[in-house]
Amino acid sequence: MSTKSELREQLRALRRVHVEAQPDRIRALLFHRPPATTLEMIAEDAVIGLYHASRYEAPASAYAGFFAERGHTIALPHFTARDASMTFRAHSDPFGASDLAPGPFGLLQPAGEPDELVPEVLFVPLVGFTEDCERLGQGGGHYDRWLAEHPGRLAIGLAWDAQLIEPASALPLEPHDQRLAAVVTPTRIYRPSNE
Ligand SMILES: Nc1nc2c(c(=O)[nH]1)N(C=O)[C@@H](CNc1ccc(C(=O)N[C@@H](CCC(=O)O)C(=O)O)cc1)CN2
Ligand SMILES: Nc1ncnc2c1ncn2[C@@H]1O[C@H](COP(=O)(O)OP(=O)(O)OP(=O)(O)O)[C@@H](O)[C@H]1O
Repeated sequence: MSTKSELREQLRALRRVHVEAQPDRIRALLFHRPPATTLEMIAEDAVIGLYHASRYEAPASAYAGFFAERGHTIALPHFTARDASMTFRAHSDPFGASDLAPGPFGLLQPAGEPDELVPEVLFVPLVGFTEDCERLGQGGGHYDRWLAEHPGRLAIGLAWDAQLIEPASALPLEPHDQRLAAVVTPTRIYRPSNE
């Protein structure tokens, strides 16, 4: 069995090829709005945690506009320092990105230190996932720790189909790993089998 870091390397390479093979105009149509089955899981007044996708991650920016138009408050991950824990802060320009600036990891995040928010629902980026909604992230443990400290929150993964780990047993699980409530890809919605 590969270690988590070997799997990350393989999956990042697969994801890059998968994304680069898509024409831009097709990619722009994907992740356009959340599927109805995920919307049914979300309360009308829920604060929604999203992320600012890097080049090969499933894009989440159309969801920011979609939820903002429905009246939801949008929050993004924020770090005050590399060794600080991840918090969520208000994304005040969900139709653009004029409120974002690079954080300590070089990722764009809400500039300054706007209000901290605790989202009820998180859409999360990932490097790999299994059909049972187990998640392999970037290796920082940021989402696992945040979810452990905020039990009862709904975490839904966004992924390209090429990020599916098969068989599921190829992903070594650790006790701290938090399973997702669903994973949305351009072709499928995965839900954990025992729910
Ligand atoms: N777009 C996006 N935003 C996100 C995440 C993400 O996966 N994607 N995160 C998800 O948690 C959080 C940030 N997590 C991070 C995890 C790792 C590293 C990082 O510097 N990784 C190093 C190597 C890590 C290692 O040694 O394994 C690197 O990539 O070079 C940075 C941020 C919050 N925001
Ligand atoms: N609840 C927790 N409490 C303390 N440490 C944790 C917790 N969850 C994860 N960690 C630590 O974080 C590190 C990375 O975990 P893991 O490889 O599962 O990250 P990941 O889910 O891939 O990353 P990310 O969520 O940042 O994308 C591990 O060393 C792990 O011990």
